[in-house]
Amino acid sequence: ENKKGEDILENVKRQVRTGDDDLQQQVEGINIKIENLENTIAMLKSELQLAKTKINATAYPHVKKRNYSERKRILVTGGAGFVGSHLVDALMADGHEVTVVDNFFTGRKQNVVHWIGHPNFELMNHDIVNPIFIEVDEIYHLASPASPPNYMYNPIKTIKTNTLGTINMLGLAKRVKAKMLLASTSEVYGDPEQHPQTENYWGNVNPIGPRACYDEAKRVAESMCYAYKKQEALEVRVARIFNTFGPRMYMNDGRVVSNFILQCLQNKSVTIYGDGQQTRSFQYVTDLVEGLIQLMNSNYSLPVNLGNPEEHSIEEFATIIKKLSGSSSKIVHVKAMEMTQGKESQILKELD
Ligand SMILES: O=c1ccn([C@@H]2O[C@H](COP(=O)(O)OP(=O)(O)O[C@H]3OC[C@@H](O)[C@H](O)[C@H]3O)[C@@H](O)[C@H]2O)c(=O)[nH]1
Repeated sequence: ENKKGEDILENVKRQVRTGDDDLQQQVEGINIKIENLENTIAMLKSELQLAKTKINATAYPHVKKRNYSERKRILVTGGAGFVGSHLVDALMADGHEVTVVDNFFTGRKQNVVHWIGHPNFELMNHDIVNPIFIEVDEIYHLASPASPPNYMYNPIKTIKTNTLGTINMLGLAKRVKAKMLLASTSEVYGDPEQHPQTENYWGNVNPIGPRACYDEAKRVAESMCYAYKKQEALEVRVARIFNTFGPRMYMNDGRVVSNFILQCLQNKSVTIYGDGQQTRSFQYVTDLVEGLIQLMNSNYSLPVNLGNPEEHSIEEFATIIKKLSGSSSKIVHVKAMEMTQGKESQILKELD
């Protein structure tokens, strides 16, 4: 009986041991599966992260779809600048291929950063004082410092950019048979004796005044455009741009709009240069861009003024900004060396 009992016990023990082993194997199998699943989850998580990064990196502003034959290849010199970058936005949105050439003297990469990597966009760090060889259908030639303190900072460089730079762009336009638009300036009228200035007014510029590096260089740039038009049958457009303001204008730009707004916001003195009776008109940057594109697409090749027809005296403008910003700033009249040209210098001398 005892022997039988021991055999049964032994048998049961064997079965339990086998059961344990099976169970052990099953548990191990499950553990391996869990580990595999965990690896798969980790892999999926990192793939998801990568996809999210890619989506964010390619979240470009909307671009119109155009087929190859409708898409123009457009060069914008100074395309990383204040006006240039808004022009780039409009041309890109319209579905064209845009190449920006900028030496980043006053331009900023930040102004066009939202296009970097887009297949229709290219950014080149290049100074147009040196020639460039690319293939384009249109050239918007905007490269030049435009704010008086900036263009007077290095007058020789300003002259080179607007003369050598313009010749290089005209040479490029001639080689590839591109249409070229020159961003000229209201400053070609100098200290005007005619108000408002029509395009057939020849201006009143002091060739050796402090603004001459800009005024005269832009005047010769215009002359070059028409020489190339006459001699080489080049299609040219000349926009005489008046004082412009808007987003991406630098706080320290030095022009009157940003100066007055900043001074009012900081409750600092609003600095009117001279007696403040000099007048200006101010246009919003996207209006200007619309004008530039329309001019390029038109068949009109003589110079065109682009600005706001409504003029204000600088004094009046200071009062408007002060009121709108609710500032407690004082409005003061100061003498600014860099503004001393023509009638303004006359006024400043009188104030002395
Ligand atoms: O703080 C300031 C700044 C400027 N001003 C005055 O405000 C007037 C406008 O001066 P801005 O510096 O804004 O520039 P301007 O209008 O003379 O030229 C500008 O407009 C035309 C563009 O093509 C030129 O590139 C740009 O320089 C000037 O009479 C100037 O003397 C002030 O009274 N206080």
